[in-house]
Amino acid sequence: MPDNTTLDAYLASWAGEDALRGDVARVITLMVEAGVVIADIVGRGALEEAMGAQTDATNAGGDAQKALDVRTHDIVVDLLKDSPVARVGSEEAKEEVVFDDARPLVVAMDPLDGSSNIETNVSIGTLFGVLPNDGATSFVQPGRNQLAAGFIVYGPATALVLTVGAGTHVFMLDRASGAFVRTHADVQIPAQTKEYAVNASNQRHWDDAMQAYVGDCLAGAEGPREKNFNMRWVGSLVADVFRILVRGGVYLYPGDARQGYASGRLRLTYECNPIAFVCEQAGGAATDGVRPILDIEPKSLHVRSPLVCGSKDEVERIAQYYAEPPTRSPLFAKRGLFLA
Ligand SMILES: O=P(O)(O)OC[C@H]1O[C@](O)(COP(=O)(O)O)[C@@H](O)[C@@H]1O
Ligand SMILES: [Mg+2]
Ligand SMILES: [Mg+2]
Repeated sequence: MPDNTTLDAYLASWAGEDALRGDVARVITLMVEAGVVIADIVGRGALEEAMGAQTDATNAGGDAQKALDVRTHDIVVDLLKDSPVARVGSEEAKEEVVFDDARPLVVAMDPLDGSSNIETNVSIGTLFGVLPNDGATSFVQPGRNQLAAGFIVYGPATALVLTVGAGTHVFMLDRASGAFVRTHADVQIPAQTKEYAVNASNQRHWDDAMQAYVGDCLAGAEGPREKNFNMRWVGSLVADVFRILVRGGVYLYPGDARQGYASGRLRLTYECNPIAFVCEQAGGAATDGVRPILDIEPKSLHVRSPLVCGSKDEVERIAQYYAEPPTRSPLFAKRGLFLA
C-alpha cells in the first residue's frame, strides 16, 4: 500500500547531514532520472524505431548487444558524468568508464537487464550497485561493501526496488506527479516457498545438486518435499526477483556444463551483488549455491557467478544439496516415452 513517502523524502531523511550519504542519495536520484527516461522509451514499444534492433557488436560477456543496451548505457553514463561518481562499470562497456578518480563513489550497472525480452513486451530493468571508490580496486571489492543497490523495473508499473542498508523498499512511479512513491515499506520475503524459477531447458547440463533439488520439487507431494511446487521463469532477472519480493520463491541460475557457463550466466558485480543486497535486506538470502554472494571477492568487473536467491529457508536447503548431493537416482529419468 502506498504510504505517501516519496523517494526524495526517504532519501533526505536517510542522508540527513551526512556528506557521503548525501552523495549516495544524489546518485540514486540520478539513476532514477535515467530510469524515467528509459521507461518512456521502453513504454513506446515497437513505436520506438530501435526497439529490439541488434547491433554488430558484442559486450564483455560475449552477448550480442542490442541497440537499446547501448542506448540505455549512454543515458545512465551521461547523467552520472557530473556527479559524485568516479567510475562506472557497465555490462555494456568492456572497460570501466572513468570520470574523475577524486570522487568518492563508483557505480556497477546493468543498464538493461532482460534484453532478450525487449521486443516481446515483457518487463525488463536496470540494475545498479553503489560502492565506495577504493582507487584501483574500485570494482574488485565484495558486494558487502555496497552503500546502496537496487533495480528499476520497466513493467506494467515502473518500480524502483532500493536498499541503502536499512531494509528493502519499493517505490513506484506516479506518472501524474512524476514522483516515486513508496508502495512496499521494509519488504519481507516469506522464508518458505513452493515456487522456484529456473530455465529448465538447461537441465541436462546441470550438476547433481541442481538436478536433485529441482527433481525433488517436481516430485511434488509424492516426493521427499511432500508438497507441490509451482514454477515461473520470466527470463528477466529483475522481473523474477520482483515477484519473489512480493510473494516469495527462489531464483536459480546455476553453473552448468555448457561452454562458458561454468559459473552460470549472471555477472557478479552488477547483477548478483545488487540482487543479493536487496534480498538480504528483505530477510531473504542469496548465494552461489553455497557461499553468500555478498562475501565473494570479484576477480574483475565482468566475472560471472551462479546465483540462488530468494526465500531464506529454501536457499539454505539448496546449500544442503550442494553440501551432500543426494544419492537417489536423478529425477529427470533418462528413459523416454518410447524406451520404457
Ligand atoms: O536466457 P537465459 O539463459 O534463460 O537467461 C536469462 C537471464 O539472463 C539475463 O537476461 C541476463 O541479463 P542481460 O539481459 O542483462 O544479459 C537475466 O535477466 C535472465 O534472468
Ligand atoms: Mg542482466
Ligand atoms: Mg543487460
